[in-house]
Amino acid sequence: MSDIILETHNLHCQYPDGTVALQGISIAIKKDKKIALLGTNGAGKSTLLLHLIALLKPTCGNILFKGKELQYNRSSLATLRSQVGLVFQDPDSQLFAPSVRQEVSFGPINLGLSEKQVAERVFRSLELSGIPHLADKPVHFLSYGQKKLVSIASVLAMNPELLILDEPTASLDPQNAMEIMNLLNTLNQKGMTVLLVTHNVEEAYGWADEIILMNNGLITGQGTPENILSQDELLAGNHLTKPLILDIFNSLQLAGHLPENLPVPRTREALMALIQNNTPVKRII
Ligand SMILES: Nc1ncnc2c1ncn2[C@@H]1O[C@H](COP(=O)(O)OP(=O)(O)OP(=O)(O)O)[C@@H](O)[C@H]1O
Repeated sequence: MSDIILETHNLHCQYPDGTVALQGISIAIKKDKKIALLGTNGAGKSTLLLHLIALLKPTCGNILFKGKELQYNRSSLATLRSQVGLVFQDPDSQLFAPSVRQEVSFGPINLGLSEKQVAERVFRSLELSGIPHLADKPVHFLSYGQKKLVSIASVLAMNPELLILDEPTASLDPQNAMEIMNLLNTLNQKGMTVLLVTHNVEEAYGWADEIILMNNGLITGQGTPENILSQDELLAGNHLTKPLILDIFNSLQLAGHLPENLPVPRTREALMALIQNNTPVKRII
């Protein structure tokens, strides 16, 4: 069986006002991966996500869900949306119920689950998201970061196989951003495939298994973080800068302080270990 959950073929999107947002997008989202989608403002990232959960229908091109061409009928869409969840960039455009518990219950109730099953899903999603203490709070009293967590919890309650998030850490303080990235790692370790949009190159470099670059409605790069985010020309063409860890590592190699044949570090700790293990010990006497 194929390990591709969702794939797009030559997807085009033209909005009714004439704006061309996608100009032939072909991507494949593989099971169990952590994928970061990076691109300039207006590149078409959110438009692509809306196509992936069929909130928009492509002008031309098609989408395959688990190998089958997506049909835009009720049962096909219900199947897709029970297995692929999207967390919107702005929680206020996603949250509408009066309390957190009601918000997170909404999806499972719509799936027709029993009261007990709904309660279990809500409990589990709130636990995973680290917000069980907010269960009975009115949503409109919550901080922005808390609302982000509620919007993630409400999608998790659907138990999706593929979780898609549009800029989940935008406007969050570093601690809250780190907690969300840790949560996404935990979910991935439990077998969930995660695709996120971010403008944060450092975040994408440290977290993702795969990077997709978009510019002007086109895919401009796709591959491992080490490969894609080390290419100076590609980065400049996409208005991105090299991740700091990679920049320091490359500079140390260029200056001859580190040998050529080392594994490329993805984290600060890995870079520090390479420096400690490969820097000649200075003689004191
Ligand atoms: N409903 C719409 N009607 C007309 N044009 C739209 C609509 N939504 C988006 N666009 C346009 O489509 C293009 C792609 O927008 P999109 O929001 O997908 O980009 P993005 O990569 O997500 O940008 P950002 O990083 O700023 O969120 C932009 O030119 C935008 O103005």
